[in-house]
Amino acid sequence: MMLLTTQNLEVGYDKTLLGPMDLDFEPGHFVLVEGPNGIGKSTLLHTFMGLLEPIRGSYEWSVPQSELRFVPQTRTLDVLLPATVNDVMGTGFQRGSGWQALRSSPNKADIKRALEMVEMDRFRHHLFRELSEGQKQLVLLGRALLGDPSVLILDEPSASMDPEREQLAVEILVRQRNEFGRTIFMIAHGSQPAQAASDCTLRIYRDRTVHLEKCS
Ligand SMILES: Nc1ncnc2c1ncn2[C@@H]1O[C@H](COP(=O)(O)OP(=O)(O)OP(=O)(O)O)[C@@H](O)[C@H]1O
Repeated sequence: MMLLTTQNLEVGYDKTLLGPMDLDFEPGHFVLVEGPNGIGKSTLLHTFMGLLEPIRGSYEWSVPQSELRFVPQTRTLDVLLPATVNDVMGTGFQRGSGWQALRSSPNKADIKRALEMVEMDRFRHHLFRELSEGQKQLVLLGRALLGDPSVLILDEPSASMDPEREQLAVEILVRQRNEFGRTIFMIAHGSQPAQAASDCTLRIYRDRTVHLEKCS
């Protein structure tokens, strides 16, 4: 059974940015999303998350929406509050924003386990705002792991990472795929580790067509 299928899906804001597309995604794959800046990669993933209505056509997940997790870019967060890493983890996972947000109330043991998975456990009493952007990104990934999701959708996590941390982030994601069968959608631009680790590439071309390539 397919994890996600799209039928004549067109995505955008007031007019179509991408599509129509007919795509089938299998469960348990690491899907790299690549394409030029501003073409609509985030728009497509926001649509898959249910944060944006399709312009036309439709898509269907074979898992409940509650099993999807979105990992935003750290630069989209406003974290001036003196929150520690533990505090940020304690806000639980977020499926959306505003009234659409779905929050969990994770317990201490779950938070510790999630932070260990992203190798950020030793920073749990540090102030979130004082971490490097790459470390913040790992914490947000850890938060997304709470509640045993089946799908992780990451909006260009490697943008703020040095090559070493990027390699670590990809290794963590590969572990999540291999050990728990989680499906990963990751926007990354020219990331060698992500290219090497991925099973498929969802490639968006300048002519706004979308192709699923190299699916093993
Ligand atoms: N909320 C919004 N309302 C209207 N237009 C938007 C909105 N958010 C983004 N856009 C526009 O939609 C287009 C696609 O943006 P999107 O962020 O999806 O591209 P992207 O491929 O993810 O870009 P990048 O690689 O630069 O992150 C851009 O022209 C952007 O300005």
